Amino acid sequence: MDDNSIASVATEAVLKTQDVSWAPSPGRLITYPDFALPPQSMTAIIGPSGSGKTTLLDLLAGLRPPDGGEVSIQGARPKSMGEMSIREFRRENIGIVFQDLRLLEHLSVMENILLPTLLHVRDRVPQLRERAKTLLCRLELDIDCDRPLRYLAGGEKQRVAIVRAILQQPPIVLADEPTGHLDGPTGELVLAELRTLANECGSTILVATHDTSLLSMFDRVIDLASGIVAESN
Ligand SMILES: Nc1ncnc2c1ncn2[C@@H]1O[C@H](COP(=O)(O)OP(=O)(O)OP(=O)(O)O)[C@@H](O)[C@H]1O
Repeated sequence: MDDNSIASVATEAVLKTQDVSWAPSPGRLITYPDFALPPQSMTAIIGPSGSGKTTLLDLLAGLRPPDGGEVSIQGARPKSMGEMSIREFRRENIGIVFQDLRLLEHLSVMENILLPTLLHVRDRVPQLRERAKTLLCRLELDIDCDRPLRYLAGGEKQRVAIVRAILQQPPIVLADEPTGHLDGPTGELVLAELRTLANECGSTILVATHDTSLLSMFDRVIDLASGIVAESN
């Protein structure tokens, strides 16, 4: 693989993959199409269950290493970074919405949203608290923020996880089925909020989804079944 080829495109592409593959088990290899995602864009990853959507997000976030090929994220290569550097890079650059949400049931809604920031940007907590309330309102989540998370419905928890991921306006958002528990109009609301983040902050948004009814809201679709990366007109 030509190392310079990744470095040159990485200046324009925030997320880039080349010849990436991952082996879930001996004798099985998932190979990913190459792509380069610019800032201020929204991309969907689609494909049947088990095709590797979650794995791709993990590879991009440096949560697991690829078995082949190269991932580049803002010009950095998770493969060549130590665990501490990857963690710090992730904290500063990537908002993640996990498929299983990874919220803490015994904490309140606001504590869940603020938890990742409490250790690192304590002085900004009052502003972030206000932004969290604004985002919850924009996602039509009219709830008591001091309520323990365990009392919320699945779709409400999902929106809490989304607010947590975009709270600090990260340059990159990786979202795994962020509309999976939501009805159609609420799903559209979530994607519209991600679009606002892309437009206002130049963020690069990548969303794994099964929901083909929402694909018109994306600039680009990566189909893992066909390997086709299709740009919208
Ligand atoms: N940690 C792991 N170890 C081994 N195999 C794994 C691991 N994680 C996932 N797999 C396997 O890798 C393949 C891809 O899984 P992945 O979760 O990325 O698919 P997906 O497209 O996100 O599926 P879904 O739409 O159901 O969430 C699956 O066959 C899965 O069983």
